[in-house]
Amino acid sequence: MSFVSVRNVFQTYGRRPIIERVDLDVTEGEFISIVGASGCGKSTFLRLLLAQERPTRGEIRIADAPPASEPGLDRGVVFQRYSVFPHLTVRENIVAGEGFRRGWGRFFGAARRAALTRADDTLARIGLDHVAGHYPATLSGGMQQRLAIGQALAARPRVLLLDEPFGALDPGTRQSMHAFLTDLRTETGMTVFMVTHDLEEAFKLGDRVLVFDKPRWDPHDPDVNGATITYDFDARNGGIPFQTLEEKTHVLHPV
Ligand SMILES: Nc1ncnc2c1ncn2[C@@H]1O[C@H](COP(=O)(O)OP(=O)(O)OP(=O)(O)O)[C@@H](O)[C@H]1O
Repeated sequence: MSFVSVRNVFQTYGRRPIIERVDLDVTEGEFISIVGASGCGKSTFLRLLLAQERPTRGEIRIADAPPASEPGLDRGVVFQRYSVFPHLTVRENIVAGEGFRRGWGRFFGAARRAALTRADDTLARIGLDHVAGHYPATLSGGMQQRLAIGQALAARPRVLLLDEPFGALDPGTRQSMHAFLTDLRTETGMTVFMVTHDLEEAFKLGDRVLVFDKPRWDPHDPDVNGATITYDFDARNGGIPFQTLEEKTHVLHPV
């Protein structure tokens, strides 16, 4: 049985279909990259997995149950814009991430000390232990995004949802974030959904690359149809065999 199951999901805003007939089965621990044209509904699909919205039609199940309506219980989320709290220190941001799991409960006494120790472990894991007492504004973009990922992981979610998490970072920082995310994923065994506009990143990090697109296109009314998953590529092994195919007169040959 699949860990994440999406059955015939439609999402319509007003009379405008955004996504339609989406079917998907994901095994626990898979890394799913999602690509597609701007505005085709990739973030909408993540919001449905996050249960921020209910689908107009169809069903989504995670671990054989409807996704809980608050993040942090089984899903953590990271957006392109740094979603950390500017008025909290780096360490307090991690503790706040854990607070999701406890229904925003406050930590006092021994529970607070234990939470701080766990936060320090997380900070060591994401390489931010040396700036634990700093405020996010004093960190570089890559460090802030690592903090956002650390905060999402503090609640120990089984699913991590990433919406263009590295879109605002320079190429060098992006490369080191790829290595960071790959290590974290190996360490935690979590299931990841990542929306990206970077195809190379999608194939490098993903086990599968899903393409969202409109299967039907009406030139007189481009908004009349929604998008669905038109391709589901096996991207294990860095996209091989796709990268070992050579095009000769429009016919692909293995090399
Ligand atoms: N709450 C909403 N109400 C009405 N329309 C919405 C709502 N949320 C999104 N849309 C519309 O749905 C379409 C899909 O948006 P979405 O953000 O999911 O696309 P996307 O593929 O993630 O785009 P991008 O790659 O540019 O981030 C857009 O045209 C957007 O304007």
